[in-house]
Amino acid sequence: MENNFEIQTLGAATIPSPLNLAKEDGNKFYRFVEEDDQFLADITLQGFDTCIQHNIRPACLDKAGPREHLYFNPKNTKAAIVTCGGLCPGVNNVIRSLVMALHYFYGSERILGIPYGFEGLVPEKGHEFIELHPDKVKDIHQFGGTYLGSSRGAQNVERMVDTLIEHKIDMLFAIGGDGTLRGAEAIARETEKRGSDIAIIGIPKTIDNDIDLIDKSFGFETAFDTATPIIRDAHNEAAGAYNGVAIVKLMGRDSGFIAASAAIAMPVVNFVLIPEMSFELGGKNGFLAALKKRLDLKHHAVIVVAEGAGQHLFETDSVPKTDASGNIQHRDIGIFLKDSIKHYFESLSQEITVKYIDPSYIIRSAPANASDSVLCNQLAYNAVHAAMAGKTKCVVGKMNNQLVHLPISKVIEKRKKIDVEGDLWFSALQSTGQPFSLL
Ligand SMILES: Nc1ncnc2c1ncn2[C@@H]1O[C@H](COP(=O)(O)OP(=O)(O)O)[C@@H](O)[C@H]1O
Ligand SMILES: O=P(O)(O)OC[C@H]1O[C@](O)(COP(=O)(O)O)[C@@H](O)[C@@H]1O
Ligand SMILES: [Mg+2]
Repeated sequence: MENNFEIQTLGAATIPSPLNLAKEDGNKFYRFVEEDDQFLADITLQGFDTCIQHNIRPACLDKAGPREHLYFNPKNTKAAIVTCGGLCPGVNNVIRSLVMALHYFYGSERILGIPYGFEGLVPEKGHEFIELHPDKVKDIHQFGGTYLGSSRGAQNVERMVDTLIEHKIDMLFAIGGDGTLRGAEAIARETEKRGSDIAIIGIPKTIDNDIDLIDKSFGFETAFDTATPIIRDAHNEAAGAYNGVAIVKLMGRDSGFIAASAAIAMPVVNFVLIPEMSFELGGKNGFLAALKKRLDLKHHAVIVVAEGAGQHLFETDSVPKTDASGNIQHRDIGIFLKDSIKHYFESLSQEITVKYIDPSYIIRSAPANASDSVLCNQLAYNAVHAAMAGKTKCVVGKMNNQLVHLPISKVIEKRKKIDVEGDLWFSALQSTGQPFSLL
């Protein structure tokens, strides 16, 4: 992997920061972050041993944090905030903390909320900007969803940049997943082309935790947290019937982090099926034979399945169905599994009871838990520090447990997936006791 993680800046940072911080260590209060405060990071997220084993060089990353000198004169700046893609716990915490940091740390008065995702930057869509102020957002962290509204679907990049320029926006904070970050990168390229100095900063959001390089995306933890009592109750349903089977389908389009983590957190799960596996249903090493073995032994079973699992079991569509943003819409593995289990045991004349539970959007529309709320605050504050210093085309994220800047281009190179040879998946296998042969 090409290993240049240098962050682009709009120009020289010469304006003194209004923040009253220490200029050197040892003053018993926080010191400004300097440009050479760098951090050597393991980009595999699996330990330096893995880097050495696979000959992957660590990356040298900029620490996030307040800079002593800024590119923008904070009092005169105009900031905009946009939230795109699917809902995710913590979006409102990020909006709130961005507004608080802009207003209280830097004295910026002009903050615009872009309504309904990138759509809100296209005037023809007819959405009105929302003026943001601490009084307006002070309570929004208590609610799930997004205060600004969101959307999927491609928008014209030139038109969006026209709007940013027309409204004299100096910095755009884009809260979203891989799609949003691709959009933000496209906007940044267009502003560059026009010689327009707009800082474009991404704040990675997705319950799927599939954004590469960062330790975790905010909202992921709340999502699997919300799923765990559902699994607990599914277990009661399964155990309440002789040969009872409960299936819980959880979100996770292309990565199984939610399913695997929830299954480990609520260790009553006997099988967890994720997109990273290519298991078979039939045959002696297949899922159905393993389920029969479990039922014959214990007379109940709990299965957690990620929505993107088992797609190889369906006939491939010549033209795959996609959503408005171009994301592939998966076939319903939950219902397919339920029907396949029923047919299989019918064919064996073995009576079973199947309970199917799909909590669907419930796990992503909840407000953020305490741990995600901490992360949201840290990301938002550091996003504001980065923008004020003139950083652009970057995201703020936690990597190897440090707050850093990463080029957007790096985090969108590929999706993060569960390493089936790694610790997380091994924990899931140990916790469920499902056969290792079910790959
Ligand atoms: N390459 C791209 N260029 C411009 N906009 C994009 C690009 N990819 C995705 N987008 C836009 O980003 C927004 C959010 O993307 P989506 O995939 O729905 O959610 P997420 O950001 O959560 O992954 C959508 O409006 C989508 O059209
Ligand atoms: O039905 P919707 O709103 O399009 O979203 C469904 C998808 O959204 C997700 O929550 C991921 O959304 P993002 O790509 O926006 O992060 C997936 O888990 C799920 O597949
Ligand atoms: Mg996405």
